Amino acid sequence: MIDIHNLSFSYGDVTALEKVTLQEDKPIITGLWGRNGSGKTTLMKLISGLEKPNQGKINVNGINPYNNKEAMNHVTFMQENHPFSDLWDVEDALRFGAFFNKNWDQKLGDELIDMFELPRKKKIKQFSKGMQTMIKITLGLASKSPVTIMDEPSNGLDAHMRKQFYDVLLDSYEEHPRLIMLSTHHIDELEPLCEKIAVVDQQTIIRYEEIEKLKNYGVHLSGSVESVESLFGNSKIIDKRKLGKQMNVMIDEPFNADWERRAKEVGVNIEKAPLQDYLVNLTKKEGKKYEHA
Ligand SMILES: Nc1ncnc2c1ncn2[C@@H]1O[C@H](COP(=O)(O)OP(=O)(O)OP(=O)(O)O)[C@@H](O)[C@H]1O
Repeated sequence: MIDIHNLSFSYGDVTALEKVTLQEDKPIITGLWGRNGSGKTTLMKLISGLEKPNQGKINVNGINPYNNKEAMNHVTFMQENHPFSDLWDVEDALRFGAFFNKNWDQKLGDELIDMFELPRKKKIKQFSKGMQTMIKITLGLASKSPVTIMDEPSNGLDAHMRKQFYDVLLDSYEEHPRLIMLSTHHIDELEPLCEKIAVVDQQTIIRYEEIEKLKNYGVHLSGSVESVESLFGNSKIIDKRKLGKQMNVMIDEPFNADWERRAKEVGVNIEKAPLQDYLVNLTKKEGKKYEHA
């Protein structure tokens, strides 16, 4: 479904992506997590054919998406600042969706507009942030594109609407399995939906793994400097803070019974780090990893 190999892209002399490789050949709901400026939006634009790679290969359902009309039948990208016409209301957006997507599901589009209680005759540019997100979710899901990409799809949604979004996305996926890629800065917001996550850092994908596996990473140790230091050996430390004789560290290792036993033996507190904290520390710039030491 998506086959990206050694992909690089620059805006003039700004390198946005470098040597990105990503393969996914089955229907899946997958997340794209990265900090500001890491390259998520650029990658989504390249997958949907809005930009041309400088180097490397990109195929979506076997076709090169750049400047390729056929790609519209395979990929839909709902951007964070989606370029809706200033003149459009909901009805216009639905008509546009129906015109450009051969798998378009009008019934689903209408149901979602009703469920989100979006006013059909109001200009989209006058919508609140949450309402703009809802119309993008509607267009993205009703497109039923084999590859559907949504940039920050929980942006501006309140807790109730976010729950509605989870439910409709999962129902729609179950009924019509496809590759759905969702980007976010806050993994907690999309974790219930995603089977895998691609972690984007410093212009490339540094991990692409099952979320259940990634969730197991991040060992947080706290205790006296001496006892904490006796534990971590050669493990990669991704966060380190010292306060007098106390030390807290986060280690890039899977949390397991062996770590628990060893920590207990030397009287060190041990916890599994929350996934968001782990990812933030994992992707800190090198020089800033130990800034609290
Ligand atoms: N039109 C542009 N012209 C020049 N540089 C750009 C342009 N768009 C993005 N960039 C740069 O490319 C890099 C990647 O940006 P991108 O928007 O892909 O990141 P992102 O992960 O989506 O960020 P955010 O989470 O803040 O939206 C950044 O250094 C950014 O400044």
